[in-house]
Amino acid sequence: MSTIHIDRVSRWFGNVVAVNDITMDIAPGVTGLLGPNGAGKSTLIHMMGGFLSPSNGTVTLEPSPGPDGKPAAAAPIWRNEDSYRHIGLVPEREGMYDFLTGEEFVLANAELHGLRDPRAAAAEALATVEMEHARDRRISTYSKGMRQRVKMASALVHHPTVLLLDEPFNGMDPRQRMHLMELLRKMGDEGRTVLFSSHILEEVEQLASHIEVIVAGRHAASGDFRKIRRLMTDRPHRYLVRSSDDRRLAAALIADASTAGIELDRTEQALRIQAVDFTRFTTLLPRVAREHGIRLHTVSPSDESLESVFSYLVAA
Ligand SMILES: Nc1ncnc2c1ncn2[C@@H]1O[C@H](COP(=O)(O)OP(=O)(O)OP(=O)(O)O)[C@@H](O)[C@H]1O
Repeated sequence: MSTIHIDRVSRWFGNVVAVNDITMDIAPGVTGLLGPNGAGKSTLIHMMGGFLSPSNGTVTLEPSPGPDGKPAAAAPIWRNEDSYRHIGLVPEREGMYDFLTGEEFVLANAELHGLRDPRAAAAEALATVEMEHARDRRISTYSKGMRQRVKMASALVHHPTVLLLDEPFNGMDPRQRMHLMELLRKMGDEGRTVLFSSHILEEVEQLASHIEVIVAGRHAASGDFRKIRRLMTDRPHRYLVRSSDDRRLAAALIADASTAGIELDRTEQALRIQAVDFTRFTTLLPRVAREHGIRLHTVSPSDESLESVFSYLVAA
C-alpha cells in the first residue's frame, strides 16, 4: 500500500502557473483527478510520476512495507530512482515509438527496470490489457484505444504499487472503456494506489471512490462523488425560460424561496432565472406554469458547462 503526499506544491513554466500551492494525499484505492482543460492535471501527474520537478513544495512517496513488514521511509519522488520502482505512469501524449511493435515497446520498459525476466513480464503485461493478439504489429498500425492499452502495459510491466493515468479513456470505444474500468477497479480493490485524470464527471463517477478537483491550478474540492455532486447541485443554477406570459410567470416564481433572482432579457425575449435550490425549482416551475395557465416554450440551463460548475467550486 503506497501513499503519495503532495505538500504545498507549485509548478510554473515561465510566468504560467500551472499548479498553485496544492496539498493533498493520494491513498490506496481509485482516485479521480477531475478538472477542466488546462487545470493543471497533467502537470500534477507528471510531478507525482517523477517526470517533472516541483518549482516549490514536495511530492513524496510513502511506499508499502518491505517483505519484512517494516514500513519504508517516505522519500521525495523527484530524482529518486528507488521511487520509480513503485510507480507506473500512463501519459496522455500520443508520441510513441511508432516503429516499434507493441511487444518491443513494453519490453523496453521491462529492461529499463532491470526485471529478471523482461520477456515474461512484457508478455504478462500485454495479456493483462488484452493485447497479445497485436503484440507483433507496429504501433503505427494501432488504433487510439490500442495505443492506450499498450502504454498501460508498459506502465504495468514492473508491477507498480502506484498507477497514474492521464486521461486514460480518451479515444476508447465503450467496450475498451468498460474493460479498463474493470481493470482499474480491480487494482484499487487489491490495494494499489490508482489515480486517473478526467474532465468528464460521469467517467469519474463510475470508477472513483474518491475525487480531487483542481481548477486553474488550485485545489478546489475533495471528497466522494456524492459530496462533489452536492456541491454542484447546491450551487446557484441559471436558466433561460420562454413562456406564453413571461411577466406573470416571473411574478409567480419570485415569491418562492428557491428563486434568487429573475430578470427579463429583452434581446433574448426570455426570462433569466437564478435558482438556489435546484431540486425544488425543477418541480416548482412546471407546477406554477400549470396553475397560472402559462405555457412553457423553452427551459434551458444557461450555465451547465463544466467550466461554470468548476468556477463556482473554486469561488466557494
Ligand atoms: N511545458 C509547458 N510549458 C509552458 N506551459 C505549460 C507547460 N505545460 C503545461 N503548461 C501550462 O500549464 C497549464 C496547465 O496545463 P496541464 O496540461 O497541466 O493541464 P491539464 O489539466 O492536464 O489540461 P488538459 O486536460 O487540457 O491536458 C496550462 O495553462 C498549460 O498551458
